[in-house]
Amino acid sequence: MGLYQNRIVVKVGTSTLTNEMGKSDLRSFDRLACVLSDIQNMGYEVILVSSGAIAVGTNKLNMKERPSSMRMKQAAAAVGQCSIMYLYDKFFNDYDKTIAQILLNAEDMEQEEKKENLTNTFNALLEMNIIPIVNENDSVSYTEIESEDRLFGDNDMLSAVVAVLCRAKRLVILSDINGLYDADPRLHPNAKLISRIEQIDETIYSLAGGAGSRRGTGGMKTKLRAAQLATAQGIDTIITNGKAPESLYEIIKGGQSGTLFAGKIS
Ligand SMILES: Nc1ncnc2c1ncn2[C@@H]1O[C@H](COP(=O)(O)OP(=O)(O)O)[C@@H](O)[C@H]1O
Ligand SMILES: N[C@@H](CCC(=O)OP(=O)(O)O)C(=O)O
Repeated sequence: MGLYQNRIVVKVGTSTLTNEMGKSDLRSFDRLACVLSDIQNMGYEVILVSSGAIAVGTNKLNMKERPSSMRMKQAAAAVGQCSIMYLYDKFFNDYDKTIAQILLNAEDMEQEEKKENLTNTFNALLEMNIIPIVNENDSVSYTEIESEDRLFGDNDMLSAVVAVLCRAKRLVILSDINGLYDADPRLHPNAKLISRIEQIDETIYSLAGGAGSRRGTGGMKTKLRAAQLATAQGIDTIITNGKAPESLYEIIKGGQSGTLFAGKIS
């Protein structure tokens, strides 16, 4: 079965949605909602995978830093998830859009029946021009928050799983950096942006370091794993900067922005 040519999954990371103080970056929420709404008006089907629950919850609970215990992280996620959905609802509403929340666990992907139900839900929402907003169900699951041996890994991986499930043409990962460089630019200021990658092999993995901020979690490694999963199913995957979501206008037309990992034609 082929891909839906007009279907796009966009993943946005914590570092784009929060500022240095750990508070919600309202302008980022607003610009993202505006561009995604506009793209939907142009006839595209849009699914958003959004991180940020733990960071926003941590801030709302006046905790000085991201909690270390599992139960407090899960509590922070429960609080923060409400806050981020409130913000999305508010901003998308300004652009006359309806959103829906889908919270997932790795187990939801393991049974065929559950997968089918989930696909039906996504398709039903998209048919009604609703924008599904997905996050891992952090309060009942610990795979993403803690475990090393995990299916989703983090929301980068979750976004690839969703793109595959929904047979999207493109997956766009919005990060706090312009794309994949030949070294971590925070440690190597002369690092160069790589615009296109055909094959994700060990050499490419060796370029990728960990998270760049206290708020981000996966760094480039998890983004490469996500790109590997999606491109293997023919899905073009793009890593680009979430501070300029307007680049999505170019991306949907097949234009260049950030790093493109070319989907493999099977
Ligand atoms: N080769 C690389 N190219 C670009 N960024 C890299 C590289 N290696 C490590 N990084 C780091 O990955 C970070 C992005 O991942 P992360 O902090 O998890 O953000 P997000 O919240 O967007 O997922 C960048 O800010 C950067 O410091
Ligand atoms: N589910 C977590 C997201 C964890 C995560 O993957 O974060 P990020 O590296 O910023 O995409 C949350 O909402 O806080």
